[in-house]
Amino acid sequence: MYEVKSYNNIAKVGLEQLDKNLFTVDTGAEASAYLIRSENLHDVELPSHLKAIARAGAGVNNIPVDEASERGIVVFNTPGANANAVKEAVLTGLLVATRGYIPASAWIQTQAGSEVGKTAEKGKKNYAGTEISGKRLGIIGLGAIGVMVANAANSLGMEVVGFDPFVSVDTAWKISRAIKRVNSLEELLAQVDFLTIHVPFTSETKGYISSEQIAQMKDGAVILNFARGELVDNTALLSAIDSGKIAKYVTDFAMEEIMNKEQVIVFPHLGASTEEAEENCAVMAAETLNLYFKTGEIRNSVNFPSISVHQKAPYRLVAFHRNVPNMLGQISTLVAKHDINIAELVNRSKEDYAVTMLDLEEGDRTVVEQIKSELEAIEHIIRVRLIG
Ligand SMILES: NC(=O)C1=CN([C@@H]2O[C@H](COP(=O)(O)OP(=O)(O)OC[C@H]3O[C@@H](n4cnc5c(N)ncnc54)[C@H](O)[C@@H]3O)[C@@H](O)[C@H]2O)C=CC1
Ligand SMILES: O=C(O)CCC(=O)C(=O)O
Repeated sequence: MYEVKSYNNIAKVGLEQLDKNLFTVDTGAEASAYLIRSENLHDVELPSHLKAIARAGAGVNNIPVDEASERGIVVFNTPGANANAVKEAVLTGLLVATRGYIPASAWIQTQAGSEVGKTAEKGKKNYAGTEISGKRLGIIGLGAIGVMVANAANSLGMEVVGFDPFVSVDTAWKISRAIKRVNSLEELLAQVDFLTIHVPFTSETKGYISSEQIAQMKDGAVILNFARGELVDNTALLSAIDSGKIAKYVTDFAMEEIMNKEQVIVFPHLGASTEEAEENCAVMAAETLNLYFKTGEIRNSVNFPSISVHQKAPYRLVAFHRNVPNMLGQISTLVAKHDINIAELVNRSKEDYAVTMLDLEEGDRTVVEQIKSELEAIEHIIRVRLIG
């Protein structure tokens, strides 16, 4: 049995989805897998037993992915499973940026009493807003969330312009033809009334929106950030707000320096906090763990390649290794030395890492265990799992 340790209120339906013949959950035993949401794993020691981290969500910036790769720990996420929830959160952001509902609601609650109806009618002029219909929205990052925001905003009457130099074929198919795509950030920034960012937070995207980008925007533009706080340079943002260059900033990420500013609307990372998204993410994450621990197959991993092969022999070895020349040659030569036939051999790579899966026509487990330990001794092999 493998122990799964869960963090951050994983939806019950997801925990129940974990295969009871494979897993125990939160018993306190040494964990083979973590099932997490936003838990920060950067400052904790990952146990030697750990084979997988499943992120019930999209962003993996809370996980030391490079360390995990070097230790053969597969990191999974749940692409698209919470995208609709975030899309709806962004629409909320657009609407609260343009209409006075948040301050108006706070104000009217202070006016309780028999005259409140009259007071409301008299005071509402202070909370009049503008409409989003007919305005132009720029979207950076046309992935699962960006595409949904694009199509929804377009259907609400907005003109939508998108920028994503790495857009996937899969998501490109989902973009409405009404969405204009541009090839440079500069082109997008110069023409939009609202800007929303939907890219992962990495060392390359830190401070993506900084003074240089803000300077290219229209005066009085609104920025929305439901991706990660660190994507926007807060010092540049605050000075643009003080000068009136940026009219409003709506963000899902509370950070000390942006709090208590009239032009900044902060939500406590609520984008994916819907019953539906929490359940979708938890179930998808549990299913990837079931598949991986039962068969060695990999789906939705951010650090190792997808690999899916029906098992063709009693024992399967899954070797995680660096993506360098001659690994396949060394692996198959080693198996051949034991005079064992390979029923299936599949090799897949993703950037610096690769996985080789071997189904062995050998019924004696001790022989397979011997091959496993010999494989582990080959340079550049990081981890080998035996399934069967
Ligand atoms: N507020 C919340 O609760 C949530 C926030 N998020 C955040 O939103 C981010 C995006 O989520 P998804 O759309 O599901 O991910 P995704 O992986 O489907 O889409 C990301 C898109 O960004 C694009 N991209 C990457 N680097 C870029 C760059 N330098 N310039 C322009 N585009 C670039 C990629 O090509 C991809 O199309 C996540 O990484 C996460 O940080 C995700 C879910 C919930
Ligand atoms: O689990 C959550 O509430 C946060 C989701 C999120 O930020 C993500 O999926 O990247």
